[in-house]
Amino acid sequence: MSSKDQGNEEQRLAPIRDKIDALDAKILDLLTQRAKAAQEVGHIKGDFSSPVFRPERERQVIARLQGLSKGPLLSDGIAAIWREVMSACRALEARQTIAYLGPVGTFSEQAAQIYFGHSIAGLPCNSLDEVFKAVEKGAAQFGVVPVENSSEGAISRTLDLLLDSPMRISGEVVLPIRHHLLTKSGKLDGVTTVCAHAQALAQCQQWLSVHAPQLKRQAVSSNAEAARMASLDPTLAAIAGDPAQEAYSLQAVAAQVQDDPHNRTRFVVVGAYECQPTGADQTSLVLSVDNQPGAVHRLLEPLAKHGVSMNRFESRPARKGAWEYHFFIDVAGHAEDAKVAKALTELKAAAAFYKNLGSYPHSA
Ligand SMILES: O=C(O)C(=O)C[C@]1(C(=O)O)C=C[C@@H](O)C=C1
Repeated sequence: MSSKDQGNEEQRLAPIRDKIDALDAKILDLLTQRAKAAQEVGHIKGDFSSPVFRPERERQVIARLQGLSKGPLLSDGIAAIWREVMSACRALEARQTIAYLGPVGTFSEQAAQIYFGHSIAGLPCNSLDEVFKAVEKGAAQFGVVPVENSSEGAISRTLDLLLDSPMRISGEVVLPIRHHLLTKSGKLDGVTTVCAHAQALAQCQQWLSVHAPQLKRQAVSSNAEAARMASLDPTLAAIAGDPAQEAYSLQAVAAQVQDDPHNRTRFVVVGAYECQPTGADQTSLVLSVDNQPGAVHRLLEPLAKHGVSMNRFESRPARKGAWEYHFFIDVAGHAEDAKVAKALTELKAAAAFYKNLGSYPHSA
């Protein structure tokens, strides 16, 4: 740009930037008032020893503002802004500690930040088991764990832990999973091995076979751990996403190397909290039936009878030695919604084993 153009641009931008500065000062003043109101809410909750984080209320706040908005802000933008506003206000009431599968830079950490905003204390754990333990013993208020991937299916360890844990599901986050092939230099010279979590290696196997067949594949505990290793060893490449690339200052040899461009992982939020109905909920159940012909069909009849739709059906061996299965089922609606309540009462009566993992706002 010529210096004359630069001068003209400056001249036209200056008054609008003054306007933005004045608006920002007003927004800050309003946000300060909002933060003080949240502190008052926090004191009342303190008097009743009740939980600080109320996902139903946060959802309601965002939905109302999305409805009020006449544009040009997009609904996603409104949600992202107010999620952070409420995260910051919530932290003034009491900063929530959130356990997730570490180290820093994992998709689990990203899911936690998308769900709770950035004003949280993150507690990276070495395994999914440790995430559950941290929440059960009160070291964290909530944990965020992956439950299924659109390419690779269920995360079986999470299902087993959900089955055994007293913790409840109080939310879900669906994250697009974009994997990159990363090295320290951004090149493959001298690189012999590509490291990643086994799931990520599986999600990129076709790409690797075509574009980097010479690389040995090594499964490690997480993609972020792979990124950490690649940041220290020039013979290693990692498959990992944006958060790990940033956390370990790696360069992309190739971006978006997952075989399925729509690859997504669903995470659930676990804790002691029981969500109230919002009108757009989902309920997660674990069931089993006696091994008899037609038993599964009979088990699910109450759902059809009461018009409750099933969003997911997953079976997992019951690990008792016999050919028995646990069925992980997500149904639309909250357990307190009238028709869901009726269907669940009948389901429970028909099942050999029944556990309600929780009702929570459904993420479309
Ligand atoms: O309404 C509440 O219960 C609040 O604590 C306020 C607030 C908010 O900032 O709007 C903050 C935290 C809760 O998770 C929900 C909402």
